[in-house]
Amino acid sequence: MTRLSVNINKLATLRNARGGNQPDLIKSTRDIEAFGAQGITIHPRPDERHIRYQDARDLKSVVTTEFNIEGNPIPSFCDLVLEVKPDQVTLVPDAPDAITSNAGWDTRKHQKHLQDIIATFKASGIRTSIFVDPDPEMVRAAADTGTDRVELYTESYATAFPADAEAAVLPFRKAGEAAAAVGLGLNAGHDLNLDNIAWFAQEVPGLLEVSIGHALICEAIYDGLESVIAAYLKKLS
Ligand SMILES: CC(=O)[C@@H](O)[C@H](O)COP(=O)(O)O
Ligand SMILES: NCC(=O)COP(=O)(O)O
Repeated sequence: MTRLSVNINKLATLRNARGGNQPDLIKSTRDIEAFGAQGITIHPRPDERHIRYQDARDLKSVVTTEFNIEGNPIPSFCDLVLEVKPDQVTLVPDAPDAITSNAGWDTRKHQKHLQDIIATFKASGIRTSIFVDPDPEMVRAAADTGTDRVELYTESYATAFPADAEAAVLPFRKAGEAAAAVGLGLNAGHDLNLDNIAWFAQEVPGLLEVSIGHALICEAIYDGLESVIAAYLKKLS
């Protein structure tokens, strides 16, 4: 079974639009978990345009499933993660001005940097994951950093899926096999949605967790959070 972690960045974007507290992230998180999601993901960015660092602190005592914090491990992010101590930290090499995450790590080039950061997080009892493209070489080099897991960056899958589902998933199946061969746990995320998730979960071996935000919140505008989360859980079972 693949676990569903709901990324609530987009709820924070909506809240920030008016400066008040609607939607209330604490209530939304409790509801999302009550509707069956098995994790909550946040991706605080330095400009705090959606999730703020204070949200991470506030959510720590609210999340009862798995709390996953994603981001570029700049010093302020590392300090936040070490303070909040989520269940999992996912390292993403996104530039401060990126609209959204747009690439995985070069785990060879940044090997020493990643090794140091991962050792620090693991010493604090936090599970680590590294965001990578579906490239077996990058997956194998990720294992040398000491990370527990990798998260496959699925934007290319989501883009290619409508035209050719088999070709779209093939690099991810190979990357998943590479992860299994070096003993890494496997997560995936970015642009996954209700149309493409079942095929991905079926075809990629050993998929432990998907984090889904943008599409899930958009789908919930039409069908409601409870119904959309139930639909994802059915496709992932
Ligand atoms: C790592 C990843 O793919 C997601 O965290 C994605 O970047 C969501 O971030 P935004 O909500 O800022 O697009
Ligand atoms: N790690 C991916 C994530 O949290 C959600 O990405 P998206 O579904 O908002 O593209």
